[in-house]
Amino acid sequence: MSSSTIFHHRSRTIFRHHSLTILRHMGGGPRTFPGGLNKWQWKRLHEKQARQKEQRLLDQEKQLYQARVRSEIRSKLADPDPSVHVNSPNYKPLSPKEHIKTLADRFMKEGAEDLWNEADGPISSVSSSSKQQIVRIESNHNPIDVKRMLSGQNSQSYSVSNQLSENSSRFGYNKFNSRRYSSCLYPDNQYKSLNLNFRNYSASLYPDNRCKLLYARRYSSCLYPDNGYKLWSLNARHYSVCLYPENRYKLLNVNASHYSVYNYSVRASRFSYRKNDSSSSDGTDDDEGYMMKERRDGDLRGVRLSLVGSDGEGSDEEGKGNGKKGVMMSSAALGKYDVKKTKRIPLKALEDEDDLSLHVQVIRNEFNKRRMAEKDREMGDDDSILSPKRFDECNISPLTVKALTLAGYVQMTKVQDATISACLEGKDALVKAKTGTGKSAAFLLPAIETVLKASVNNTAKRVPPICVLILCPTRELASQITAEANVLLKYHDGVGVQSLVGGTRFKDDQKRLETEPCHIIVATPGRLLDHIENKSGFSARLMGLQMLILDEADHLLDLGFRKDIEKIVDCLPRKRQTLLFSATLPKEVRRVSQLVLQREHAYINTVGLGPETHDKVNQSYVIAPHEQHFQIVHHLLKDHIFQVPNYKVIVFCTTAMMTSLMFSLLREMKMNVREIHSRKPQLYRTRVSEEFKQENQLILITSDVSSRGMNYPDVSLVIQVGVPVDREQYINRLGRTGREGKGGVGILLLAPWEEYFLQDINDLPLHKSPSPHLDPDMKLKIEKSMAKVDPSVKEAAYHAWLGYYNSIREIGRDKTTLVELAKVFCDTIGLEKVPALFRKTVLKMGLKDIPGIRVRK
Ligand SMILES: Nc1ncnc2c1ncn2[C@@H]1O[C@H](COP(=O)(O)OP(=O)(O)OP(=O)(O)O)[C@@H](O)[C@H]1O
Repeated sequence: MSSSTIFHHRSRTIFRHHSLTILRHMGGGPRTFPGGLNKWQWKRLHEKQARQKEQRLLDQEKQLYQARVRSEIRSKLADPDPSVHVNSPNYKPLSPKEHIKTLADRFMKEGAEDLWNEADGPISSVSSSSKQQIVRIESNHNPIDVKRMLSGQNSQSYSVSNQLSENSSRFGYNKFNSRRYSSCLYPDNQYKSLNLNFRNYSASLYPDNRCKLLYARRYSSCLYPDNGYKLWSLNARHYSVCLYPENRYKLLNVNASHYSVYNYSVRASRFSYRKNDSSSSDGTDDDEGYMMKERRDGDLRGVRLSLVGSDGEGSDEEGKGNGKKGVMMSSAALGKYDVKKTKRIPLKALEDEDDLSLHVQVIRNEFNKRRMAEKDREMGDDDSILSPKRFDECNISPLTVKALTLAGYVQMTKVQDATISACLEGKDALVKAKTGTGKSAAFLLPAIETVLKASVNNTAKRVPPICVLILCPTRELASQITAEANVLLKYHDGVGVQSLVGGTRFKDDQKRLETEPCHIIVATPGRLLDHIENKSGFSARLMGLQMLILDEADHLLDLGFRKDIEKIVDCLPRKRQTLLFSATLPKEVRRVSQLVLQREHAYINTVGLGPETHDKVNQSYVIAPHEQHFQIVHHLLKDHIFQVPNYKVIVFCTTAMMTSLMFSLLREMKMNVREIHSRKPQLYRTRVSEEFKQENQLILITSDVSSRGMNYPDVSLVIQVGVPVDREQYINRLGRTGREGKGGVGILLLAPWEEYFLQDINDLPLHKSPSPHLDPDMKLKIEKSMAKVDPSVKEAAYHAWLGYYNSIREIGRDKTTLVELAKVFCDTIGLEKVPALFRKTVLKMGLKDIPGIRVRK
């Protein structure tokens, strides 16, 4: 059995042993387990421990294996004649000088070019080096200082070379090389892509502006876009993975988990793929120590250790390199295997390598934003969201600035610039700024400053009071704000943020509140009231509150939420700072805002007198009979997918059950759809929301739970089906696209009798689009698919349809017409009989004795 097989076998056995132990626990043991865990929590805990143990063993095995490989290499280098054994009397180790010479000789052999890498110096393009500006940045272990890297200051271990390409308009690139961590940036103007290659722990990113991103976790991973610029996503877990386009454009997608590796390409610059049998060797290196195996069945897994990009982190020697080719080449060729190690790599250090993906992201974000800002400035673009001011120029904690930089925020957005200083002065403020312009950070930064100031005074208290309360209308938004706050609090140890939202276990909230730090609470009003009313001690903790923030303030202050907000505000100290943020602020809300704001508050409006929507978002509306809406939506989606291969679409429907029906139909039509609405369990909603944040080529069918605040990156199209409740809802739904100053498309689909709504948005730049030509064959297909949808979904959709339009003043007034329209809807969705309503519902809706209404017996 090969050592790799033994190794995997052993770790699997350990894991199985743990699983058996867990199963034995599951058999008949106690119902509750130590720490009050139930049996599933107990099981998960043990599984997690087993995984961690397995991981530790893998890491140790890896180190042992590397040590063995290193010694084999050394002995082989010292002893080119295989007949001379290490133990033989002729054997003597190489002196360091001889060692370097041997390696240098090997590199100079013909055909050894692919052992070289960029950091070894140019093989052919010596001339280009004359154009290079080598920039070095100080610090060995500190995170990459992007600012300084970009501004071209000196370094020792992270070197940056900035290659000025003559034809940079099309294929210009910047190239970053370093001995220790090298990276290459290829911002191609044409495709707006950026390519980072770390040599030792390498990662390649090709974020085409329509593409998915890739993170390399530890060690290396490479990714290439195919000719359609569609990206393949690859995640390398530990150790390396190489992925090369096999021929020209054909992609190979490998998912490696521990110790799997592959690399296929003739273009591989280092350690290119070698088969075991000598006939297929590409002659780059004969060293058996690096042997990789290929399974007969073509499965790419099962390789013991990768050499690609595995130069190791123990490169202090490398960092101090004197630039002589021999030294550098040796490390390039042999990775860490020829570097003498005095100690094993501490496991902690291996874990720390994860941070590299953050560095990659910082660089990527920084470049993207700079390029965007520069472009906007050149074009005199008013729609740019960024202001020239930087975060380090305003009066916030340096630790927060550090976290901001890591998250890719260097310059403030306009709304942040306009609000942060006013908020830091302690004034109440009402802020209006367009969707997707960074309002969350604009209120989170003053919130964090408030906590930091307060915690100086609260150190003596056993349970510190809650300093900041952020209210928002939906659960997903609360989770999003909490996540963003956690990013900004990365370096503030001991400062905690927690979210309290419906759909989760109340007891879990309570436990978290008691055991974990909680200076900032992000909550939906209903769940917060539950805590205030049902949890003794919670109100007392709120008495130390210093700041109240209402995100989506207009929505929280309108009739649906107002009562809850009033009750909550009654429980808060009067002496506090209150901040209200929204993209839309109808006059009525401005008036009601006095409920929570002090009379002398600042009113900050960064929208100005123009439209509240973004110029870069192309808005149009289509008027078509209601019965055609499903087919039109399908047509619009198909059309958009054809035009934007890396699409991301949100379709808003009027109610939860209409959302469910639209989702079921489009799923039957084999479209890549997901659904989020209030009838779905919270876990499901969270999962879909996360997926939609991360993935492209998805269509999210949703109700208004997603209309406000949700920051799904790169949404290319928003379709609104049916009349929105009001102008604000239209603007906020549309605001899911065209975020961060990007472009987007918005289409509003109305029935002729819903056309009145256009009056409410006549100041917005909408243009009329003709109703598309509908294919009769497709109509049949849609009818067939509709027939497959569960009748209970259709019946629920009918009830919801009737309820929704009945509540809309303009339509709901004429009950007879309303019921007739509902009947048409029934026919469209293939219901033979109009579903019956409860008598109580009929009375409530004012539909008693209206012909066409069926009442349940
Ligand atoms: N200073 C900054 N620099 C770069 N990007 C930023 C900055 N501040 C915020 N962003 C990014 O802008 C995007 C939109 O931010 P955010 O969700 O806070 O917008 P918003 O104004 O609250 O939108 P909405 O009105 O829909 O709630 C996010 O992706 C965020 O990461």
